Amino acid sequence: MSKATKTEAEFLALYSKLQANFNIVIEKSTLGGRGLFATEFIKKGSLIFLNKPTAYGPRANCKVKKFCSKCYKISDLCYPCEKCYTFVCSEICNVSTDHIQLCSFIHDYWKLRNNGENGTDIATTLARALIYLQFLVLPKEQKDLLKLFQRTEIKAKFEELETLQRTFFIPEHHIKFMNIVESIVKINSFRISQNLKNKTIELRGLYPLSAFMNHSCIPNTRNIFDANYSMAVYASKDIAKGEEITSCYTGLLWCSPARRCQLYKSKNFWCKCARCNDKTEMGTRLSALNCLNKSCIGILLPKIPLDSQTVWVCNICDIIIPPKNINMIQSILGSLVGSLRLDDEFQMENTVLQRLAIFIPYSNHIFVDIRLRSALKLGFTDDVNIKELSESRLELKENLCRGTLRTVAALGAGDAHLRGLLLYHLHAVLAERARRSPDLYEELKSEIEITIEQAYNILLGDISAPPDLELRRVYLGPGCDKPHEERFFILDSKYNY
Ligand SMILES: C[S@@+](CC[C@H](N)C(=O)[O-])C[C@H]1O[C@@H](n2cnc3c(N)ncnc32)[C@H](O)[C@@H]1O
Repeated sequence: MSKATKTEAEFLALYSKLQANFNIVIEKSTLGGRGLFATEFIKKGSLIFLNKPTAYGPRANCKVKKFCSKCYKISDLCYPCEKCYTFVCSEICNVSTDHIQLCSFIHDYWKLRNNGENGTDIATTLARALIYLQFLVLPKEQKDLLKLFQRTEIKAKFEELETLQRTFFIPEHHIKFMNIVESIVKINSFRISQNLKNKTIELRGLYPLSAFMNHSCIPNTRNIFDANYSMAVYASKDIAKGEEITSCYTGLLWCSPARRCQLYKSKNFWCKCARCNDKTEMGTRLSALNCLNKSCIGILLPKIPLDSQTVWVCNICDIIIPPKNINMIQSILGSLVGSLRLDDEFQMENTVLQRLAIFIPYSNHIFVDIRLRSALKLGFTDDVNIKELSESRLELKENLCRGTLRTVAALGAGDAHLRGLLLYHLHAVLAERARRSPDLYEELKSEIEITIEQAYNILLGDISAPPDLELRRVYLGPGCDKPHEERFFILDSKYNY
């Protein structure tokens, strides 16, 4: 690891002035390009740094057509602004400083090609390009900082820009700038977690400091987004002095072939981390397939996990399967998963699940994902509240939470965001059992308290955290001296979602 350039150091100095206890540097990384490194030991759970988005907007290929260009809420009430045609959902958004700035920019610099074009169509075109517009209206100093970020070649069609150009005459230097922005946003932006209460579109943002974090399939941080879309990066594990600070660019529970393929397609690199290099993925066997030999109960795993064209081998009968057959199985699995209806996913008698079970063992990431989604969904839908779950469903939810927590722990993912969410749901099951059978409370008390306390510490401040997280901690967490009936008030109250 060698020293960062002067500009990067200056950039970091600017940030450290904004924030106390700054204990990171930008250095060359053995993983790729530059990365962030700890200048001192960082304890698990500590806040490492905060950063505001330079700009944020809809994720690529956003399918939603009508959303407000100011607050990003999806609403049928959205109407095209009379001056610039971007959608706004209310007069408040229409007169906001952000909208006025954007509005003047479009009105002053971009001319419509066809004055007869429908306002809603123009608004839809502009909506998809909002992140690029936000970059265009940045002050010069912030635009200058963009040169610090790594860029990638734009291989796919840049549809948002092409559609914009069919609608507006756009100055050449704006087109050039939007191409630069796209090449930066593609590899440096972060998906912003959603506020469950607000119906906002899926967003991504460029976070200037977070953009220097390299990827690890077992990261040592978690990201927390607040209501203003600021991003806080916390240590999900103890981080040694000099250690690289990493984030996970994919789903934590995806199997290695899926993660590696996604990283290659979206971020242009093949990951070579310890997890990717271990065919069992720390014993979790997330990518395992059933042996194709019908009389064998073994599993297939890649022979050379870092080679995307490797053969797969059975751990019992040693049968060797070429990559093209594996790819075929993966695509059958993809279409089976695509036809799976979420409502039925808890039932093993479901025919799709039965067909999946022909190809994959229980440990495969597809089953892990189904179990995870089921764990989070059971008793937390508009139709069925946890209080209405049958005993067997409650038990199923508990087992699903515990099983998925074991997988997260086996991966060595520490206090990942997902662990916080699963602990919250495990807590909800245990508290519900105690509510139903008060005699059980003493037996369950310590786990009820520990699970909510840990979930609270992990998820606190996150825009997507369960809304009753804090209240549950107050009433059911450690140190509560409320009488038994009052402790369970929260489970009967309107706050329970
Ligand atoms: C968000 S940037 C991270 C900062 C970047 N290294 C830099 O110098 O600006 C993402 C890019 O960093 C590189 N990268 C990140 N994690 C990596 C890893 N684990 N292995 C190889 N390259 C990685 C890839 O080029 C990727 O497209």
